[in-house]
Amino acid sequence: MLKVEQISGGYHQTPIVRDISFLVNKGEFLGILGPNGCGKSTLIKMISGILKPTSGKVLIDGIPIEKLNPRQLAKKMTVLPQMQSNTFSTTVRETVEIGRYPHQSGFFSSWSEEDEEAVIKAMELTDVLKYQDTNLEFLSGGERQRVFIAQALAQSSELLLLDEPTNYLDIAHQKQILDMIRKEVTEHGLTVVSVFHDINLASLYCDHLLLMEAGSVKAYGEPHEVIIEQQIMDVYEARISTQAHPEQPKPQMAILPDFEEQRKEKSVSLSNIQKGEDYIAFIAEFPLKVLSSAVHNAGLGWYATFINRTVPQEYDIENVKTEFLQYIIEKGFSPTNTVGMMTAVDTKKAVMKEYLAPFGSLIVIVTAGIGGAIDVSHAYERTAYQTIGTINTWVIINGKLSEEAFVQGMMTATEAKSKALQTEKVMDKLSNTIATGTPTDSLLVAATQQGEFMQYAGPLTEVGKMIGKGVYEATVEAIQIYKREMER
Ligand SMILES: Nc1ncnc2c1ncn2[C@@H]1O[C@H](COP(=O)(O)OP(=O)(O)OP(=O)(O)O)[C@@H](O)[C@H]1O
Repeated sequence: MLKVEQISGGYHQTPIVRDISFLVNKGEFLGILGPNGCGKSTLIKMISGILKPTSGKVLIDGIPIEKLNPRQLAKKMTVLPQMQSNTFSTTVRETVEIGRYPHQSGFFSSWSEEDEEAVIKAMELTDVLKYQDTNLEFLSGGERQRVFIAQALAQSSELLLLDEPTNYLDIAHQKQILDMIRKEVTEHGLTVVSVFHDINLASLYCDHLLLMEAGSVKAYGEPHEVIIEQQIMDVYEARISTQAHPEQPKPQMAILPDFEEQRKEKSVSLSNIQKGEDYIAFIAEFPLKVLSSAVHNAGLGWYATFINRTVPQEYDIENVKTEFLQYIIEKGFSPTNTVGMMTAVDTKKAVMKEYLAPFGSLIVIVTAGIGGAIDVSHAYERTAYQTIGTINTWVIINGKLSEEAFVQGMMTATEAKSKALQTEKVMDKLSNTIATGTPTDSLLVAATQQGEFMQYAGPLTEVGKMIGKGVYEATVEAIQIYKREMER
């Protein structure tokens, strides 16, 4: 559809764009990224014919653009420039209608039903139909931007060239406009080339990305091939980190600010533990980075409070998450700053241990109920589990963990827990083999993210050794407490 062959050029004698080549197939969405002033808009101007390249070619469906007259070119390609120079003396509808000019034939007006439909549809898709009789000067920046997008859509060409289409738009309208463009690409074969400043949006919506640096191509490929931490940091000269998008296989990035928060408290200890009537809580002055399988706020996040709540044996509530949220609010904790677990065991009997290590220190807190203990290798033989009982484990580290260290910390803690069940000869009553855990065990690994950086947390790392020892000892003790309680 669009072929750019070794184009170079700039303004007057100053070269800006250097030897750029790429191909965009019909029905494909290409995003152009790069720092301010690297030549993105200049490239768009050269593709659209506004600026003549000093060398190289731009071909649309195999035809060099200079061979097409302005009307032919406008039918093939629509350009939405970065800045709209407009006196704003026209209405929204009149502005959108301008998009249909390339379709008008002859000297006399030939406004057709097709023109009318295209204008209405474009206004509907961009959510500006309601302003159709309003003068542009009375619209906000974002509303105006949507009117210009509507004008570009009304032109109904096969190729859209957009320069920062989401400029001025709030997140709902960014999503609406890009969802709509993506739909046109996927369902109607529209071809789009768009400049983006927002790397995350470009990653989410584009098939391919072209990353520019000082007028040249630094990288080209699918989003995961372009949005690579080191590459983005080098090109933009900014610290970033990449991570998975929660729903789409498209990398997302977060800016890493270059300031360290001044925290009142530098480390945590057992003095951060508080016991309530029916819960045990760890309450820090600052949020810790947490990975957990809790009931409330599971997953990876930053939280300052962890609670382990005792619920009655017969606790059987349909909407556990809503009930737990209510409980957190009632107890005066912040629902967005708290991780919550539950157990039928009396949390006042939690085993709490603190270990000093070369990297800092580590706290382990365990409650164990083993009535429903099972051997995971025999779990497939069961259709239901009968007795309740849960082992809840917290590992809280004064140190800085990488993401892989968090995962390894979870593994190390789980292995240590299973070993404790083995030592205590906790049995799976159905298979009559040693149990490895209970079906509802919960685990939390938290780190202050201050102090020593730890890349790994496997069993032979300093932190792994302490997790292994701490979780094992605390779980053994918690199981013994449980057994004594049962014997009473
Ligand atoms: N009309 C012009 N005449 C002369 N130089 C220009 C003109 N327009 C842009 N430039 C220069 O060309 C270089 C590239 O500008 P361009 O607008 O293509 O960058 P960009 O990557 O789109 O930047 P931004 O992200 O800031 O929009 C800049 O150094 C700019 O000063």
